[in-house]
Amino acid sequence: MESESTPESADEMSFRAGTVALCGRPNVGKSTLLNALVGSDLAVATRFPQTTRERLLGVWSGSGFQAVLVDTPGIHRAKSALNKFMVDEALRGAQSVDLVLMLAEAPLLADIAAAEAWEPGPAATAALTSIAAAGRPIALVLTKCDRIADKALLLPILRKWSALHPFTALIPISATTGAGLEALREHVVAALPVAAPLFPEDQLSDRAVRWHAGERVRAALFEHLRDELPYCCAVTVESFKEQRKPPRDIVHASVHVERESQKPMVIGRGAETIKAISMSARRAIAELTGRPCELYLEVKVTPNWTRDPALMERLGLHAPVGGLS
Ligand SMILES: Nc1nc2c(ncn2[C@@H]2O[C@H](COP(=O)(O)OP(=O)(O)OP(=O)(O)O)[C@@H](O)[C@H]2O)c(=O)[nH]1
Repeated sequence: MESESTPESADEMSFRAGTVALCGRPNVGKSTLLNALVGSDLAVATRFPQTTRERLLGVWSGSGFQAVLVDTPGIHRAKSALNKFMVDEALRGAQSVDLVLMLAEAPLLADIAAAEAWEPGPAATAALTSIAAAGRPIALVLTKCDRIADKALLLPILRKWSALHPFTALIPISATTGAGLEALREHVVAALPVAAPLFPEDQLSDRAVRWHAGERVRAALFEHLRDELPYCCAVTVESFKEQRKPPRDIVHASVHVERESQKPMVIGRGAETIKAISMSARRAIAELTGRPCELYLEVKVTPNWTRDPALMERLGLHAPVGGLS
Protein backbone atom coordinates (compact mmCIF):
# COMPACT_ATOMS: atom_id res chain seq x y z
CA MET A 1 0.00 0.00 0.00
CA GLU A 2 2.79 2.39 0.85
CA SER A 3 4.12 2.62 -2.69
CA GLU A 4 0.67 2.91 -4.31
CA SER A 5 0.27 6.28 -6.00
CA THR A 6 -3.05 8.08 -5.55
CA PRO A 7 -4.11 11.25 -7.39
CA GLU A 8 -3.60 13.15 -4.10
CA SER A 9 -0.04 11.93 -3.63
CA ALA A 10 0.81 12.71 -7.29
CA ASP A 11 -0.47 16.26 -6.68
CA GLU A 12 1.60 16.48 -3.53
CA MET A 13 4.68 15.35 -5.40
CA SER A 14 4.38 18.09 -8.00
CA PHE A 15 3.17 20.91 -5.70
CA ARG A 16 5.59 23.80 -5.67
CA ALA A 17 6.07 26.17 -2.74
CA GLY A 18 8.67 28.68 -1.69
CA THR A 19 9.50 32.30 -1.01
CA VAL A 20 9.82 35.24 -3.40
CA ALA A 21 11.06 38.71 -2.40
CA LEU A 22 9.75 41.87 -4.05
CA CYS A 23 12.61 44.39 -3.99
CA GLY A 24 13.46 47.67 -5.65
CA ARG A 25 13.59 51.44 -5.25
CA PRO A 26 10.82 53.27 -3.36
CA ASN A 27 7.53 53.74 -5.23
CA VAL A 28 8.23 51.27 -8.06
CA GLY A 29 5.01 49.38 -7.31
CA LYS A 30 6.03 46.54 -4.96
CA SER A 31 3.00 46.75 -2.68
CA THR A 32 0.59 47.16 -5.62
CA LEU A 33 2.02 44.04 -7.25
CA LEU A 34 1.79 42.03 -4.03
CA ASN A 35 -1.87 43.04 -3.67
CA ALA A 36 -2.61 42.17 -7.31
CA LEU A 37 -1.02 38.72 -6.99
CA VAL A 38 -2.53 37.85 -3.60
CA GLY A 39 -5.88 39.28 -4.75
CA SER A 40 -6.39 41.40 -1.65
CA ASP A 41 -5.33 44.88 -0.56
CA LEU A 42 -2.95 43.57 2.08
CA ALA A 43 -0.05 45.94 1.61
CA VAL A 44 -0.43 49.68 1.93
CA ALA A 45 0.18 51.15 -1.52
CA THR A 46 0.11 54.92 -1.89
CA ARG A 47 1.39 57.40 -4.44
CA PHE A 48 4.04 58.47 -1.90
CA PRO A 49 7.46 56.77 -1.78
CA GLN A 50 8.67 54.90 1.30
CA THR A 51 5.28 54.04 2.73
CA THR A 52 6.32 50.43 3.31
CA ARG A 53 8.37 50.30 6.51
CA GLU A 54 8.45 46.64 7.44
CA ARG A 55 8.52 43.37 5.62
CA LEU A 56 5.15 41.80 5.02
CA LEU A 57 4.49 38.29 3.81
CA GLY A 58 1.63 37.87 1.36
CA VAL A 59 0.59 34.29 0.63
CA TRP A 60 -0.10 33.79 -3.09
CA SER A 61 -1.83 30.44 -3.51
CA GLY A 62 -2.79 29.07 -6.91
CA SER A 63 -3.41 25.77 -8.62
CA GLY A 64 -0.44 23.55 -7.73
CA PHE A 65 1.68 26.25 -6.11
CA GLN A 66 2.09 28.61 -3.19
CA ALA A 67 4.50 31.54 -3.40
CA VAL A 68 5.10 33.38 -0.16
CA LEU A 69 5.73 36.96 -1.30
CA VAL A 70 7.96 39.17 0.80
CA ASP A 71 7.05 42.84 0.32
CA THR A 72 10.05 44.90 1.34
CA PRO A 73 10.63 48.63 1.93
CA GLY A 74 12.24 50.51 -0.96
CA ILE A 75 16.04 50.51 -1.17
CA HIS A 76 17.37 54.06 -0.97
CA ARG A 77 20.24 56.09 0.52
CA ALA A 78 19.33 56.13 4.18
CA LYS A 79 20.20 58.89 6.64
CA SER A 80 17.95 58.53 9.70
CA ALA A 81 17.78 55.44 11.92
CA LEU A 82 14.28 54.78 10.55
CA ASN A 83 15.47 54.85 6.94
CA LYS A 84 18.45 52.62 7.76
CA PHE A 85 16.05 50.18 9.39
CA MET A 86 13.88 50.22 6.25
CA VAL A 87 16.79 49.50 3.90
CA ASP A 88 18.09 46.73 6.20
CA GLU A 89 14.58 45.24 6.22
CA ALA A 90 14.55 45.26 2.42
CA LEU A 91 17.94 43.55 2.13
CA ARG A 92 17.06 40.99 4.81
CA GLY A 93 13.98 40.25 2.70
CA ALA A 94 16.19 39.27 -0.27
CA GLN A 95 18.20 36.70 1.68
CA SER A 96 17.43 32.98 1.57
CA VAL A 97 14.44 33.30 -0.80
CA ASP A 98 13.96 31.07 -3.84
CA LEU A 99 13.65 34.04 -6.19
CA VAL A 100 14.03 37.81 -5.98
CA LEU A 101 11.81 39.98 -8.16
CA MET A 102 13.69 43.22 -8.69
CA LEU A 103 11.08 45.78 -9.64
CA ALA A 104 12.02 48.80 -11.73
CA GLU A 105 9.67 51.41 -13.17
CA ALA A 106 9.34 51.63 -16.97
CA PRO A 107 10.67 55.14 -17.74
CA LEU A 108 8.39 57.59 -19.54
CA LEU A 109 10.18 58.29 -22.83
CA ALA A 110 9.12 60.27 -25.87
CA ASP A 111 10.24 57.96 -28.67
CA ILE A 112 12.44 55.05 -29.72
CA ALA A 113 15.54 57.27 -29.98
CA ALA A 114 15.06 58.29 -26.34
CA ALA A 115 14.56 54.63 -25.37
CA GLU A 116 17.78 53.64 -27.19
CA ALA A 117 19.69 56.39 -25.36
CA TRP A 118 18.19 55.56 -21.96
CA GLU A 119 20.29 53.94 -19.19
CA PRO A 120 19.16 52.70 -15.75
CA GLY A 121 19.93 55.47 -13.21
CA PRO A 122 22.62 55.25 -10.50
CA ALA A 123 20.09 54.75 -7.70
CA ALA A 124 18.43 51.81 -9.48
CA THR A 125 21.77 50.18 -10.31
CA ALA A 126 22.95 50.68 -6.70
CA ALA A 127 19.75 48.94 -5.53
CA LEU A 128 20.51 46.07 -7.94
CA THR A 129 24.08 45.77 -6.57
CA SER A 130 22.82 45.54 -2.97
CA ILE A 131 20.16 42.99 -3.92
CA ALA A 132 22.60 40.89 -5.98
CA ALA A 133 24.95 40.69 -2.96
CA ALA A 134 22.45 38.27 -1.38
CA GLY A 135 23.39 35.82 -4.16
CA ARG A 136 19.84 34.70 -4.96
CA PRO A 137 18.43 34.34 -8.51
CA ILE A 138 16.91 37.63 -9.65
CA ALA A 139 14.22 38.29 -12.26
CA LEU A 140 13.75 41.85 -13.46
CA VAL A 141 10.14 43.04 -13.44
CA LEU A 142 9.56 46.23 -15.40
CA THR A 143 6.52 47.85 -13.74
CA LYS A 144 3.81 50.35 -14.74
CA CYS A 145 4.07 49.40 -18.46
CA ASP A 146 0.45 50.55 -18.95
CA ARG A 147 1.92 54.08 -19.02
CA ILE A 148 3.90 53.23 -22.18
CA ALA A 149 1.60 53.37 -25.21
CA ASP A 150 4.25 52.26 -27.72
CA LYS A 151 5.36 48.82 -26.49
CA ALA A 152 8.32 48.87 -28.93
CA LEU A 153 9.99 51.26 -26.46
CA LEU A 154 10.18 48.47 -23.89
CA LEU A 155 12.71 46.40 -25.85
CA PRO A 156 15.71 48.75 -25.63
CA ILE A 157 14.91 49.36 -21.95
CA LEU A 158 14.87 45.63 -21.19
CA ARG A 159 18.09 45.21 -23.19
CA LYS A 160 19.84 47.85 -21.05
CA TRP A 161 18.76 46.09 -17.89
CA SER A 162 19.84 42.68 -19.19
CA ALA A 163 23.39 44.02 -19.70
CA LEU A 164 23.69 44.74 -15.95
CA HIS A 165 23.02 41.31 -14.47
CA PRO A 166 22.32 37.70 -15.56
CA PHE A 167 18.62 37.97 -14.70
CA THR A 168 16.60 34.74 -14.81
CA ALA A 169 13.97 36.64 -16.86
CA LEU A 170 12.94 40.16 -17.87
CA ILE A 171 9.19 40.58 -17.47
CA PRO A 172 7.26 43.75 -18.37
CA ILE A 173 4.03 44.06 -16.35
CA SER A 174 1.27 46.35 -15.25
CA ALA A 175 -0.15 45.51 -11.83
CA THR A 176 -3.10 47.83 -12.46
CA THR A 177 -4.24 46.29 -15.77
CA GLY A 178 -2.91 42.76 -15.07
CA ALA A 179 -0.81 42.72 -18.26
CA GLY A 180 2.20 40.40 -17.96
CA LEU A 181 1.06 38.85 -14.67
CA GLU A 182 0.44 35.46 -16.30
CA ALA A 183 4.04 35.38 -17.64
CA LEU A 184 5.22 36.44 -14.19
CA ARG A 185 3.20 33.63 -12.56
CA GLU A 186 4.73 31.04 -14.89
CA HIS A 187 8.25 32.22 -14.15
CA VAL A 188 7.69 32.34 -10.39
CA VAL A 189 6.12 28.86 -10.26
CA ALA A 190 9.01 27.37 -12.27
CA ALA A 191 11.48 28.90 -9.78
CA LEU A 192 9.80 27.33 -6.74
CA PRO A 193 11.02 24.00 -5.40
CA VAL A 194 8.71 21.00 -5.13
CA ALA A 195 7.51 21.33 -1.56
CA ALA A 196 4.41 21.28 0.61
CA PRO A 197 2.55 24.60 1.13
CA LEU A 198 4.12 26.76 3.84
CA PHE A 199 0.83 28.34 4.95
CA PRO A 200 -2.81 27.15 4.97
CA GLU A 201 -4.44 28.03 1.63
CA ASP A 202 -6.91 30.49 3.19
CA GLN A 203 -4.20 32.43 5.04
CA LEU A 204 -3.20 35.56 3.12
CA SER A 205 -0.56 37.10 5.37
CA ASP A 206 1.84 36.34 8.22
CA ARG A 207 0.78 39.48 10.07
CA ALA A 208 -2.09 39.57 12.54
CA VAL A 209 -5.20 41.65 11.75
CA ARG A 210 -4.07 44.01 14.49
CA TRP A 211 -0.88 44.83 12.52
CA HIS A 212 -2.88 45.40 9.34
CA ALA A 213 -5.20 47.74 11.28
CA GLY A 214 -2.18 49.86 12.29
CA GLU A 215 -1.08 49.95 8.63
CA ARG A 216 -4.52 51.21 7.60
CA VAL A 217 -4.17 54.07 10.09
CA ARG A 218 -0.73 54.84 8.62
CA ALA A 219 -2.17 54.86 5.09
CA ALA A 220 -4.84 57.33 6.26
CA LEU A 221 -2.09 59.60 7.62
CA PHE A 222 -0.52 59.66 4.13
CA GLU A 223 -3.92 60.46 2.67
CA HIS A 224 -4.69 63.39 4.97
CA LEU A 225 -1.39 64.92 6.10
CA ARG A 226 0.93 67.02 3.98
CA ASP A 227 4.59 67.05 3.06
CA GLU A 228 6.97 65.29 5.43
CA LEU A 229 4.52 64.93 8.31
CA PRO A 230 3.30 61.36 7.62
CA TYR A 231 6.94 60.20 7.47
CA CYS A 232 7.39 61.49 11.04
CA CYS A 233 4.44 59.47 12.36
CA ALA A 234 4.35 55.95 13.77
CA VAL A 235 1.23 54.06 14.74
CA THR A 236 0.87 51.59 17.59
CA VAL A 237 -2.30 49.59 18.13
CA GLU A 238 -2.92 49.59 21.87
CA SER A 239 -5.87 47.19 21.80
CA PHE A 240 -7.90 45.31 19.22
CA LYS A 241 -11.04 43.68 20.56
CA GLU A 242 -13.34 41.53 18.45
CA GLN A 243 -16.78 42.06 19.92
CA ARG A 244 -19.29 39.27 19.19
CA LYS A 245 -22.62 41.05 19.80
CA PRO A 246 -23.13 43.19 17.87
CA PRO A 247 -20.19 42.00 15.70
CA ARG A 248 -17.58 44.75 15.50
CA ASP A 249 -13.92 45.45 16.15
CA ILE A 250 -13.02 47.99 18.78
CA VAL A 251 -9.59 49.41 18.11
CA HIS A 252 -7.54 51.84 20.19
CA ALA A 253 -4.44 53.18 18.46
CA SER A 254 -1.85 55.90 19.06
CA VAL A 255 -0.31 58.14 16.44
CA HIS A 256 3.22 59.08 17.54
CA VAL A 257 4.72 62.31 16.27
CA GLU A 258 8.29 63.50 16.80
CA ARG A 259 7.70 67.02 18.11
CA GLU A 260 5.08 68.87 20.17
CA SER A 261 4.56 71.31 17.24
CA GLN A 262 3.40 68.42 14.99
CA LYS A 263 0.58 67.38 17.31
CA PRO A 264 -1.84 70.23 16.38
CA MET A 265 -1.12 69.57 12.67
CA VAL A 266 -2.27 65.97 13.01
CA ILE A 267 -5.31 66.94 15.07
CA GLY A 268 -6.30 69.91 12.90
CA ARG A 269 -8.60 72.85 13.64
CA GLY A 270 -11.63 71.65 15.58
CA ALA A 271 -10.09 68.12 15.39
CA GLU A 272 -11.13 68.01 11.73
CA THR A 273 -7.96 66.32 10.45
CA ILE A 274 -7.85 63.54 13.02
CA LYS A 275 -11.57 62.90 12.45
CA ALA A 276 -10.97 62.53 8.69
CA ILE A 277 -7.98 60.23 9.36
CA SER A 278 -10.07 58.16 11.72
CA MET A 279 -12.96 57.87 9.25
CA SER A 280 -10.70 56.73 6.37
CA ALA A 281 -8.87 54.24 8.57
CA ARG A 282 -12.09 52.89 10.09
CA ARG A 283 -13.53 52.28 6.62
CA ALA A 284 -10.33 50.53 5.47
CA ILE A 285 -10.18 48.31 8.59
CA ALA A 286 -13.85 47.35 8.11
CA GLU A 287 -13.13 46.45 4.46
CA LEU A 288 -10.25 44.27 5.61
CA THR A 289 -12.14 42.39 8.32
CA GLY A 290 -15.65 42.42 6.86
CA ARG A 291 -16.98 43.77 10.20
CA PRO A 292 -17.78 47.30 11.35
CA CYS A 293 -15.00 49.01 13.25
CA GLU A 294 -14.94 51.53 16.09
CA LEU A 295 -11.61 53.31 16.04
CA TYR A 296 -10.23 55.56 18.79
CA LEU A 297 -7.07 57.50 17.94
CA GLU A 298 -4.82 59.38 20.34
CA VAL A 299 -1.94 61.60 19.21
CA LYS A 300 1.21 61.32 21.35
CA VAL A 301 4.62 62.98 21.21
CA THR A 302 7.51 60.50 21.23
CA PRO A 303 10.46 62.90 20.77
CA ASN A 304 12.82 62.15 17.86
CA TRP A 305 11.64 58.57 17.46
CA THR A 306 12.82 58.30 13.81
CA ARG A 307 16.42 58.90 14.96
CA ASP A 308 16.47 56.53 17.89
CA PRO A 309 16.58 52.75 17.26
CA ALA A 310 15.54 52.02 20.88
CA LEU A 311 12.41 54.17 20.52
CA MET A 312 11.66 52.61 17.14
CA GLU A 313 11.78 49.22 18.79
CA ARG A 314 9.33 50.42 21.44
CA LEU A 315 7.01 51.50 18.62
CA GLY A 316 7.09 47.98 17.19
CA LEU A 317 9.68 48.51 14.43
CA HIS A 318 12.16 45.82 15.41
CA ALA A 319 14.25 43.60 13.21
CA PRO A 320 13.18 39.98 13.51
CA VAL A 321 15.88 37.51 14.51
CA GLY A 322 16.74 34.95 11.83
CA GLY A 323 14.97 34.10 8.55
CA LEU A 324 11.62 35.19 7.26
CA SER A 325 9.65 35.30 10.49
N1 LIG B 1 0.10 53.31 -13.73
C1 LIG B 1 0.47 52.41 -12.81
N2 LIG B 1 0.73 52.82 -11.55
C2 LIG B 1 1.12 51.90 -10.64
C3 LIG B 1 1.28 50.52 -10.98
N3 LIG B 1 1.72 49.86 -9.87
C4 LIG B 1 1.81 50.80 -8.89
N4 LIG B 1 1.44 52.01 -9.34
C5 LIG B 1 1.40 53.26 -8.57
O1 LIG B 1 2.70 53.59 -8.09
C6 LIG B 1 2.61 54.18 -6.79
C7 LIG B 1 3.53 53.44 -5.82
O2 LIG B 1 3.05 52.11 -5.68
P1 LIG B 1 3.42 51.22 -4.42
O3 LIG B 1 2.89 49.86 -4.70
O4 LIG B 1 3.03 51.87 -3.13
O5 LIG B 1 5.01 51.23 -4.50
P2 LIG B 1 6.09 50.60 -3.49
O6 LIG B 1 7.23 50.18 -4.32
O7 LIG B 1 5.46 49.54 -2.64
O8 LIG B 1 6.44 51.87 -2.62
P3 LIG B 1 7.31 52.00 -1.25
O9 LIG B 1 6.35 52.02 -0.12
O10 LIG B 1 7.99 53.30 -1.46
O11 LIG B 1 8.30 50.88 -1.17
C8 LIG B 1 1.13 54.14 -6.39
O12 LIG B 1 0.57 55.41 -6.66
C9 LIG B 1 0.54 53.08 -7.31
O13 LIG B 1 -0.82 53.28 -7.59
C10 LIG B 1 0.98 50.12 -12.33
O14 LIG B 1 1.07 48.95 -12.74
N5 LIG B 1 0.58 51.11 -13.19
